[in-house]
Amino acid sequence: MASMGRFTVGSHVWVEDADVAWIDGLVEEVHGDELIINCTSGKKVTANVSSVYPKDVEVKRSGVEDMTRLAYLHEPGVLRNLKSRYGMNEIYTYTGNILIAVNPFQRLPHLYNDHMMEMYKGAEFGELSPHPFAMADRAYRLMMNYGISQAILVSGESGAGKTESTKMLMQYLAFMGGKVESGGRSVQQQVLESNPVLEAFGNAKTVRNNNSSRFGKFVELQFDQNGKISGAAIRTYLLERSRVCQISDPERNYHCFYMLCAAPPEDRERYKLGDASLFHYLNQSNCIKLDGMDDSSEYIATRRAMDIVGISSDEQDAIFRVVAAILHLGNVEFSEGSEADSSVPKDDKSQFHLRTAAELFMCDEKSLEESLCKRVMVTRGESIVRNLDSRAAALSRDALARIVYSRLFDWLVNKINTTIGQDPTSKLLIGVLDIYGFESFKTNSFEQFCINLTNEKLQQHFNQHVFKMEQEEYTKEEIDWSYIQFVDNQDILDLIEKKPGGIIALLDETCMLRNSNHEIFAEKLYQKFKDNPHFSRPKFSRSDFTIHHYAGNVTYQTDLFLDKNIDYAVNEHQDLLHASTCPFVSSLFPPSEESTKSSKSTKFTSIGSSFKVKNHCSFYFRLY
Ligand SMILES: Nc1ncnc2c1ncn2[C@@H]1O[C@H](COP(=O)(O)OP(=O)(O)OP(=O)(O)O)[C@@H](O)[C@H]1O
Repeated sequence: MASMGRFTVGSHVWVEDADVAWIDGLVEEVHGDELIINCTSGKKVTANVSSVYPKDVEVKRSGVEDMTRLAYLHEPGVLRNLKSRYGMNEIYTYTGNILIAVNPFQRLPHLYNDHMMEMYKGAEFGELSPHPFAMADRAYRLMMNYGISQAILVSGESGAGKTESTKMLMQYLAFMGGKVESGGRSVQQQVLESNPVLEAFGNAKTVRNNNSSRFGKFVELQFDQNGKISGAAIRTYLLERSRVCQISDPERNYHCFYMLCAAPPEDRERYKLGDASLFHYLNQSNCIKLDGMDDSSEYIATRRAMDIVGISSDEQDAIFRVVAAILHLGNVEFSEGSEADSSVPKDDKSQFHLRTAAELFMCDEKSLEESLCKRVMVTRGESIVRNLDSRAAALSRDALARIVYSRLFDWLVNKINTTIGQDPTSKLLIGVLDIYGFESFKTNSFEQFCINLTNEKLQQHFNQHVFKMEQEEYTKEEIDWSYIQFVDNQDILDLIEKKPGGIIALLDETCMLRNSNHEIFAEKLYQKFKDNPHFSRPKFSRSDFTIHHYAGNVTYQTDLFLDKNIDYAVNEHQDLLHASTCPFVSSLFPPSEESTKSSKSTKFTSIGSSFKVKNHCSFYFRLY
């Protein structure tokens, strides 16, 4: 964004700095577009006007509670204001009706107690210090006073504090809309208790966050005419299933695996488990234990939360059996079999884990082995059994682990929704969307691609609802609004999701081709988008591609795009687990439409195509 206004000698300015982002100073000399600036840090710098911004010298050192009151709403002004407030332990700041939270990385219980909720109840927005309770209160009042459903979007990068903020919003809405139940559990209690269950199965330690949600979540609270919570629905998006089989140091797999390995001895015996470090799906990373997290007591707490959300003890037993079976499955290694390109479990140890996995899944051991080491091909009505070599068998094992885990997670979400119950008559809703922020790592795969697509969509929504609406308002009031600039990202969305011809469409097309691979996919992209300004091919790369997102450039590695996009269980896995004598396991793999038509072809479903955010959000919450 270019700087505004003309600078003269003596102007107070902010200038970009490689070490501390922005430093302030005084313009000493002006030579056309070049400015010589004497910085308060003592540095003297020469800068082009394009990297220099005017500084508001009248702003208080303590900053302002609402940044729309700043003379300049530019990056250095915003950062300076947030920094000043953070220094005074003020972690929340408004920008109009957006709340910005800066992660305090320490517990601040006094900010979120009952007394605070009482204070914010019905208080005029802006009357009290910025706070998530004020956001929730506003949503609640708007819903009650105007009869209009509301949504709150919680967005930010990983570790910024989205989940914590979502919990506070829910806490306040439960406080306002909670019903006193004479017996049983109230809807609000069940909604709040669903968090520990979802966190046990959907959260993991990542580089940035020890308790990172590896799924997006939309919680819809339904209210009756009196403003009391009458039902709730939880929808989740794209659980990161690759984590089940593959983790890198210093990350961890999903918490539930470690909890189960730290369960009381009788449970560990029941599920034939030992120390977490014995399992391949866990010991690929050196991080087994987490500072400040006691997996044994988390196991007990998760069991208790499962009771509250109505998961019976039989169901809990089956759930943990499946979790244990996945761990044993991961320890099955393969070596070459006697026939060409065939495979068999490598040794007695692998055979033991295969047998144990079959026992826990309650399926036939031989069938499990065959489902990992063989494929049935159907050509012109004839079935041909093909062997898989040891590498392909290991891939098949991982695919089975991933699909079982993701079905298990979906089952939990459905169960929670069924127990909490929906109110189909409700016309008053508040939705809270807690969704991963923009991600750009050293290696970016399909998950980052989907996450960044979501953020492009949210950004577009933000553009439309905040900038465009605000500018219409200014135009109406004949205020000069030309200084608000924003990037319209429709072209980037078209590049990704246009049908036909967008990246997702090309990915689906490639997945459906026989003998296709990621290089074929990448080649299609290079051909199709060679002139697209938002797309580029990194130098010397055979299969990577870069998208010029609104938030910056991200280079994606396509290696696993095809595998990760495919969202179906191969027939061998489907048939095996559907035949399990455990009704729970069998119910995770209901007969598909295709198999009931007795066809052996698998219906193609893709994650990329189904990954859409459809929610309308009325105001925003942004975290740093
Ligand atoms: N308001 C807060 N008060 C105290 N601690 C906080 C607060 N917000 C965040 N934290 C701390 O930061 C950690 C990360 O926050 P959180 O899990 O909410 O991030 P997130 O944005 O949801 O991340 P991800 O996208 O990885 O799930 C929390 O576990 C907590 O320790």
